[in-house]
Amino acid sequence: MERKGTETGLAAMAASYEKFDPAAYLQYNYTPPRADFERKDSVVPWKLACLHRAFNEADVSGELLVDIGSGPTIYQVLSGCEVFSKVLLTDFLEVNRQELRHWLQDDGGCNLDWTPYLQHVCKLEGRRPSECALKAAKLRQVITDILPIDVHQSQPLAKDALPSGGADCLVSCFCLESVSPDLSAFTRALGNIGGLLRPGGHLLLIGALGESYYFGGPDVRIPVVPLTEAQVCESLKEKGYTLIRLEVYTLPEDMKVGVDDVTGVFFAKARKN
Ligand SMILES: C[S@@+](CC[C@H](N)C(=O)[O-])C[C@H]1O[C@@H](n2cnc3c(N)ncnc32)[C@H](O)[C@@H]1O
Ligand SMILES: O=[N+]([O-])c1ccc2c(c1)CN[C@@H](CO)C2
Repeated sequence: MERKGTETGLAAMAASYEKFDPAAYLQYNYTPPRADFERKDSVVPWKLACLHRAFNEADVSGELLVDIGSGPTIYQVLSGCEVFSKVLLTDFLEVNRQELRHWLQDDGGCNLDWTPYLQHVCKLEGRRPSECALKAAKLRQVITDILPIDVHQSQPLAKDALPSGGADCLVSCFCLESVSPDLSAFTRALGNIGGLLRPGGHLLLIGALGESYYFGGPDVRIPVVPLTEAQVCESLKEKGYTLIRLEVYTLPEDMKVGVDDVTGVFFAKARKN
């Protein structure tokens, strides 16, 4: 019965993504107020600062960075592209892989202008904002592929997608809790992606706290498993990670814009045992 329930839950979750709308999703979450680079308390600059700090710590190193559940966004690898020579983007939906290809090919088909993000991360790196074209070129140079992924499979990627040793680092933002029907599925998915990472490699995980749904489009209400900090820590430990740092951002009222019921965002830096 347990297996049947799980399969039903995963099928229902996949169905809720059928009408996911990248343009709407980007509009909801990656424009002001959530992405306001003039505001110290805006959530996107907080996320970029967490990622910048972690990717520039000496213990985070190697050749291959894999982004799990990229969606239609590239912000999550803007710091990582200066540290890793190969970056793999992944998503479950072709519409999101297509959005990423538009950016990669610079074909004018993107639904968001990422320039402010490039400029902000250049500033974090002590570079002139005008060097954002250089950073864009760097990211386009290191992205080796944009692949399908399903974190609910014990092998989330195609068999030969990664070198035998696995990735040196994983980054994943707002994916696992947004695609899992319940906490056990979230924890299993955490274990599944762990299989893509070499022992000693790092997982940089950003996610929603206390969120039970979000809109992935005007009428696309997607269920989310509401997580607490304690559950995130427990799941990481259960799946063979050592937590190095957990940071939490609590949403100010004006960041609650009606597209979800998220109360906080966590950033976890963890190492695979
Ligand atoms: C909330 S979005 C996160 C997007 C992006 N990483 C960000 O930071 O905004 C969740 C993503 O998970 C993807 N997804 C849905 N089901 C999935 C699955 N079974 N395995 C991996 N990714 C999945 C969706 O296509 C979507 O792009
Ligand atoms: O505040 N943010 O920057 C932000 C960005 C993306 C997402 C959220 C919040 C909350 N909902 C998740 C999907 O479960 C997606």
